[in-house]
Amino acid sequence: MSSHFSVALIGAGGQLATDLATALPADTRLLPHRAIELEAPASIERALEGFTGVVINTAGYNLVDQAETEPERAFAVNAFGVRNLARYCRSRNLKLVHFSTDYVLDADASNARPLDELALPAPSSVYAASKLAGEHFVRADGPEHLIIRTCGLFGIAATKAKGNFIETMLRLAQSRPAISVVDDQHCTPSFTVDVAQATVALLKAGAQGTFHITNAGHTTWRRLAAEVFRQAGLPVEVRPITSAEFGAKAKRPSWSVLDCGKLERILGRPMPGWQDAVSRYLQARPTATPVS
Ligand SMILES: NC(=O)C1=CN([C@@H]2O[C@H](COP(=O)(O)OP(=O)(O)OC[C@H]3O[C@@H](n4cnc5c(N)ncnc54)[C@H](OP(=O)(O)O)[C@@H]3O)[C@@H](O)[C@H]2O)C=CC1
Ligand SMILES: Cc1cn([C@H]2C[C@H](O)[C@@H](COP(=O)(O)OP(=O)(O)O[C@H]3O[C@@H](C)C(=O)[C@@H](O)[C@H]3O)O2)c(=O)[nH]c1=O
Repeated sequence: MSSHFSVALIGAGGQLATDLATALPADTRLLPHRAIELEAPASIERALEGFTGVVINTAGYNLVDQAETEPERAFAVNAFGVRNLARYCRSRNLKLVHFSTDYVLDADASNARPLDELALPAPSSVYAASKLAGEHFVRADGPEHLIIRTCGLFGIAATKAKGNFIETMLRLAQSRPAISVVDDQHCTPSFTVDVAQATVALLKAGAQGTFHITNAGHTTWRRLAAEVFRQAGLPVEVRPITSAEFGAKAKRPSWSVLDCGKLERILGRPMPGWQDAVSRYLQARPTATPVS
């Protein structure tokens, strides 16, 4: 692909899309939820009328616990909404870039290695199953595509809206001397700036198929929280607990560390480490009261 390409960005204003918009060409067509509804094929047609280029979909139903009690909503957006978009893209010969999640994978943490794009999916929640169905529809409905699995996103846009895990920890730290956090889920929390830049690099390289994009290394949510407080200089105790003790509605993977080797061979460099990403995030975030 040449260095200039036209992009339509679905989910604009969201956490990841905000940093993608910065990394993409200035004439990118920004499509927030009010401008496009994935559940409605007519809305997709209206929003993309006359567009030629690459369609990037960051829109999704991301409420992991809530999805357990409203599976129809999760599948309506993450599976059938994505299918509507994939079909439209195929009919207009538009390349589709679609974001999925580490939660479609899972492995035994005691004997685990990073999971590559060929690892067998093992969704353990409604959210994960709905995202996996979305992946399958993109593949089955067959536009030229990139499916990008990422993990544990933290981006500055979240400081103004729904929040993310880091913002949640910083908010809890304002009122508690100690926080209990699960220590038996291993993954790689990732900075949206780094994910956005790697995505644009894949597009420029003309990559197709499924790719993993996360920061480098891996950790648990407990160790992430402890690192955030260490870097922020906050004297908060982070107590390790098990997922069973936390008692969330949805089951999360115990090991969903993604192998990004396929990406890194195209980039020609390793992804930045997750601790370095946390440091850049903390420096970039406004000092206003954390949300969510
Ligand atoms: N957040 C994370 O930790 C991770 C996210 N992902 C995936 O990455 C992608 C981006 O995540 P993130 O940026 O955090 O998500 P956000 O929730 O910040 O952004 C998603 C955007 O999509 C919009 N949207 C939701 N439903 C629809 C719909 N039916 N039609 C059109 N637009 C819609 C939302 O608008 P509104 O809010 O107005 O409804 C929101 O602006 C998602 O696909 C997610 O599944 C993968 C791994 C980790
Ligand atoms: C707030 C809190 C959470 N936790 C646990 C719950 C959960 O297992 C883990 C992470 O919490 P979250 O609610 O941020 O995680 P969750 O919403 O499951 O995060 C996921 O979002 C979706 C969209 C994805 O695709 C995933 O990659 C992942 O990032 O931390 C604690 O142990 N203690 C706490 O005080």
